[in-house]
Amino acid sequence: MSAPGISLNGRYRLEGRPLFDVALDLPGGQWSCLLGPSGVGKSTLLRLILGLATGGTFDGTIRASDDAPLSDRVSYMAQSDLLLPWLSLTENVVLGARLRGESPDMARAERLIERVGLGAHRDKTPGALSGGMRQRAALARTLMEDRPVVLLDEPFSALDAGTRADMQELSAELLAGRTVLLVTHDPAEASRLGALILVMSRAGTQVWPGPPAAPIRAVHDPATLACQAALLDHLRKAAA
Ligand SMILES: Nc1ncnc2c1ncn2[C@@H]1O[C@H](COP(=O)(O)OP(=O)(O)OP(=O)(O)O)[C@@H](O)[C@H]1O
Repeated sequence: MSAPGISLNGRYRLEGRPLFDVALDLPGGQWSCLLGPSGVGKSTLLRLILGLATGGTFDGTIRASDDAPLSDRVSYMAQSDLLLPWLSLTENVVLGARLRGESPDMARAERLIERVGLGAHRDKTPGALSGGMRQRAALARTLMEDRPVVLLDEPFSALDAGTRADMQELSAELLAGRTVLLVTHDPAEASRLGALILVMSRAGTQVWPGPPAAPIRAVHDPATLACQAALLDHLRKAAA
């Protein structure tokens, strides 16, 4: 599976006023992590790549490095889990295949459900799951799609610290070689996962110097901890 790079260039306007300018090259086959204050336009950027409606207008270009259309090569995990309340966890995980009229690989779905730690809950409906469990179900559904480009909007935000580290490691393993854009508010997460770390502000998007080791980085790696602290300082100053 070849995972293209993605370049974005242009200006996004909301209600006629510029919200952000973007000039970005996301490397193919690697993780890019995007941070920035609430409301700056991170989720909007993901929706632009997906070709979904945003409520504003984008003047510019979004293209894959191989110049082929992106729309059928992307899987997306939104901030809200978007699980269908009347379906079991397993049926939610295989929903994409069902909607396309394909017969899902049930064995793969079961393996993914086990890997996200929900094997004992596979027959439950979303209403019987905690927020963190629902988020892991949505992660399993996204991983099930097996696409070369994966857009993740705060995918680990509802998880306890230990489970979050586990799910970061699982996602890094299963999405190795894909082009991943992860939106996060967590400097530690960006420092562990990002081959490219990006900080978005109204003035533009800045490349943040990441730790020298390749991701995924160990939680105790000194350069990763230093990057996390410097990023947090920067984000706090920017918000002040
Ligand atoms: N469908 C929409 N119609 C109109 N405005 C919208 C729509 N969706 C988002 N917005 C506005 O666009 C701006 C950017 O929103 P967006 O969700 O992209 O920010 P964000 O950086 O992802 O924020 P957060 O970190 O809080 O998730 C905000 O001012 C928001 O109110």
